[in-house]
Amino acid sequence: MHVVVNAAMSADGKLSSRRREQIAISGDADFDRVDRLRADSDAVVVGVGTVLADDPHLTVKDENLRDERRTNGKPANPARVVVDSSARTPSSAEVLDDAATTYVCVSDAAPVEQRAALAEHADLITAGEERVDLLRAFAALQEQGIERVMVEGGGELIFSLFEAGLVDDLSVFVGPKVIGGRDAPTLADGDGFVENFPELELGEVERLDGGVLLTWRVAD
Ligand SMILES: NC(=O)C1=CN([C@@H]2O[C@H](COP(=O)(O)OP(=O)(O)OC[C@H]3O[C@@H](n4cnc5c(N)ncnc54)[C@H](OP(=O)(O)O)[C@@H]3O)[C@@H](O)[C@H]2O)C=CC1
Ligand SMILES: Nc1nc(O)c(N)c(N[C@@H]2O[C@H](COP(=O)(O)O)[C@@H](O)[C@H]2O)n1
Repeated sequence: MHVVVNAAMSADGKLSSRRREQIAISGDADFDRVDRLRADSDAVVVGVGTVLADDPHLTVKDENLRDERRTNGKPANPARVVVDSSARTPSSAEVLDDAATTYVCVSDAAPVEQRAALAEHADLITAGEERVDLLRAFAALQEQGIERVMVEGGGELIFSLFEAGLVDDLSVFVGPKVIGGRDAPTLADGDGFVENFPELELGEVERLDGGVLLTWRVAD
């Protein structure tokens, strides 16, 4: 399995404001690049915090890219995956519509009624006691044939994926905005590292949309 984390952050490192509302940090060129990355993936993964904040659809927007996938014998859209220990994803969430297969990864602690409601719209993967065990959840996704994974956030999930050693590549668009706020989400939140910091090797550096696209490889 190959896991790429993609995110857009402001010049001061924020994914969103302290209100946790979706903010367009990317411009058209970066959104097009993200669409291509989605189209090249078997699954797009987010944490439930992003579902609750943004209600994303996580589909491929460009019809030509969807056609290309179909021509290659794939479904029009990659699978969508929500990491959601307590099964808090609302039944009305956009990611639960029929545009793509959706997996919701829950823990043993998720209430039975909420699991049952979600199971009407998504395939459930149970991994972990209180919190989703990401290593087990990703292994279960791989058993479903998912090899190329794109993670779109947010900061809590991204930190945990680095902590679990699951990230291979990181692409970050740094946009021409300052958002600020000590409580605004950043690229990697969680508890943060105090030692054994994941080390990155810089790949491409590209000017885009008045900002810069940085691609990194996680060092072995
Ligand atoms: N600019 C950008 O590129 C992007 C910005 N965003 C922004 O980020 C914000 C949302 O990010 P954030 O609040 O960090 O939410 P996340 O999307 O990272 O979801 C975090 C939640 O995932 C659940 N979870 C389950 N298992 C794990 C695990 N093992 N490790 C970590 N989390 C786990 C937790 O909830 P539980 O315990 O209930 O399961 C946790 O609270 C929004 O403001 C959104 O707009 C989001 C994506 C991209
Ligand atoms: N690449 C990127 N740039 C930004 O500026 C963003 N705000 C985001 N947000 C992510 O995109 C998701 C929305 O997806 P849909 O358009 O609904 O398919 C959102 O939930 C974030 O993960 N990304």
